[in-house]
Amino acid sequence: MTTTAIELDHLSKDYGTRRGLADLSLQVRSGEVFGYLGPNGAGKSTTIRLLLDLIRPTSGTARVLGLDPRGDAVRLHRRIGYLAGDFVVDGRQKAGECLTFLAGLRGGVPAHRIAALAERLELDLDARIKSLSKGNRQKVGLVQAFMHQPELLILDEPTSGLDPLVQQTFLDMVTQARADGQTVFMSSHIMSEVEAVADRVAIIRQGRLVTTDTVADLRARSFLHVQITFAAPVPAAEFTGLPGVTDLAVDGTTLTCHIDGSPDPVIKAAAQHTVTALRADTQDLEELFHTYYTGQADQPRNGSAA
Ligand SMILES: Nc1ncnc2c1ncn2[C@@H]1O[C@H](COP(=O)(O)OP(=O)(O)OP(=O)(O)O)[C@@H](O)[C@H]1O
Repeated sequence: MTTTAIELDHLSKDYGTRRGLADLSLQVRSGEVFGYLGPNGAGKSTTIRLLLDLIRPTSGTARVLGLDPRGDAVRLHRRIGYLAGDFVVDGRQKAGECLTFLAGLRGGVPAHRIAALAERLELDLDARIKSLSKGNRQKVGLVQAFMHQPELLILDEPTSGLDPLVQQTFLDMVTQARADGQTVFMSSHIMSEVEAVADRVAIIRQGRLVTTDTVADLRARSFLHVQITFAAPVPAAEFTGLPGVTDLAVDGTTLTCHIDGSPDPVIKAAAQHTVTALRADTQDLEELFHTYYTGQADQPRNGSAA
């Protein structure tokens, strides 16, 4: 069994003069949950369509489960569970009929497994698809992606349209899939949706990979917001240029700054004076993510691009 579930090597996709994806290299390891994050139009769906051979790259290569998405498409699709961002099926069918039909295409799935997934997601299998809400249609999409217990799940914006309770059920399904040895590659534009379940995330913007890291390391990379109040005004010069200090402002007796790394130099400098109050908040991941989104962090401080 291959240890790399997905390997992208200098993959690019142009749509005419429009760039969908630019020189993207990335590896997803077997057995991990990988969050693929980026704002609207970043190139997430383009990447996923390339993995499924729904579109062809302009240059570069993709390997999925060690195989070529083009040459090995039929073999590969049986081993993959795919949820498209724009999942559409015949609305006249009942949800159960549709899933049984799709199960047949995948070589058959025990009916009890479809029923169990539907029950877990509270999906009515007797309802006609056209009568279902967007969220309930998305549940049909999730059942068809998970039902044949594929080695690799490729899910494009899987939580789209789901209410918070169902989102949690979905995240539990992902956690269980990982425990069963499946690999999950899921896209999202919201960090908080993937941070609870993803081992690693990649952030893309304008078709380019901005950073790849473990969720734990991304957290460690986030900086501290610090506010220190002194008994008497302090000279800013004593804090300017201390290691890791940015955005320093001293307003009379109040100092505010960001600290990247150890707070020790700032604490030692502050200790030369009488400190009356101190507040330090960790930048949350959503905030960090926003700096990547907007391009403010084009030079990641200590991340590794895979
Ligand atoms: N068929 C197409 N023809 C022309 N341009 C396209 C096509 N598909 C995508 N693009 C462009 O490629 C870029 C990446 O689009 P893509 O759909 O991959 O982004 P995304 O990250 O999935 O965004 P979203 O979250 O909005 O779905 C966008 O600028 C988009 O306009």
